[in-house]
Amino acid sequence: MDGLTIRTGDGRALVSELAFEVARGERLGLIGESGSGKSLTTLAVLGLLPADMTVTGSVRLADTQIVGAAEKTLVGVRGRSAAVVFQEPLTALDPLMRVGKQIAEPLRRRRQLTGAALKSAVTDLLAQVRLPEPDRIARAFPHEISGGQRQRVALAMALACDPALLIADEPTTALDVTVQAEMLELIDGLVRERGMAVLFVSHDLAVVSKVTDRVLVMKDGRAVESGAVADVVRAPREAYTKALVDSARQLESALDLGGVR
Ligand SMILES: Nc1ncnc2c1ncn2[C@@H]1O[C@H](COP(=O)(O)OP(=O)(O)OP(=O)(O)O)[C@@H](O)[C@H]1O
Repeated sequence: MDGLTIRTGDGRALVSELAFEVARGERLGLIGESGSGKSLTTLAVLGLLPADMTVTGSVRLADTQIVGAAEKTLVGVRGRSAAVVFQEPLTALDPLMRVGKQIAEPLRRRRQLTGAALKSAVTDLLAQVRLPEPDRIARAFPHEISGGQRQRVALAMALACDPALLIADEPTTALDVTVQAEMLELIDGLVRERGMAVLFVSHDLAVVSKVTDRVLVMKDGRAVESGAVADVVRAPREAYTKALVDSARQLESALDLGGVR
């Protein structure tokens, strides 16, 4: 990404001159408070911004320029070059379709699987995201499984076409603390195994530090600081980052003292 600027229809800049790179197998955390422009940035990577926004600059995904690309090009890239898991799994799932069928859809369309091969690929994906009884889950409707299980299903769908880049936009925020930890561990293991690049979005530095190598701090649509997670946590340069680090520490110690974890 280089010089990414996103404006509203009336010209107000929501994201300004953002630049970063995520190499194959690398994991970058995008962190900042609510409204800092994290979600718009991830939507820009997939060419999913609302039509009334104007986008300038460059977003290259593998060899494809996303800014200004035709819908046909974008459809070819989504799922394969990059796939996304959103905060709320229900946004990715059709409430009226059985889970197995939803996972089968990208496998059928993109990998041309049918019949027994398709069925076993679905079961295999459900097992990879460590869902117990994958056959039962495949037959269930989204409302018949728990929130944590739904997020695993959304992750299975994102992994279906073996994307080069996994974008995770606050994937654990809606989950309770124990389920959150399991989900982070799962994402961490799966992306390592597959050598996938990750863009992990969160307002929570403690969460980001568990799954990423580098972090980019955003404020008011701009990058204010970036570097190795350990360096940024140990010695934040900007006052804004320092405040994020302090609040993450306070939360950690409050949890430890309370014996919650
Ligand atoms: N469709 C839209 N029209 C106008 N402004 C928008 C639109 N979507 C987002 N914004 C504004 O753009 C800014 C960045 O929003 P964005 O959703 O990217 O923030 P964020 O960092 O992801 O926040 P959160 O953590 O709350 O999701 C915010 O000020 C938001 O109000």
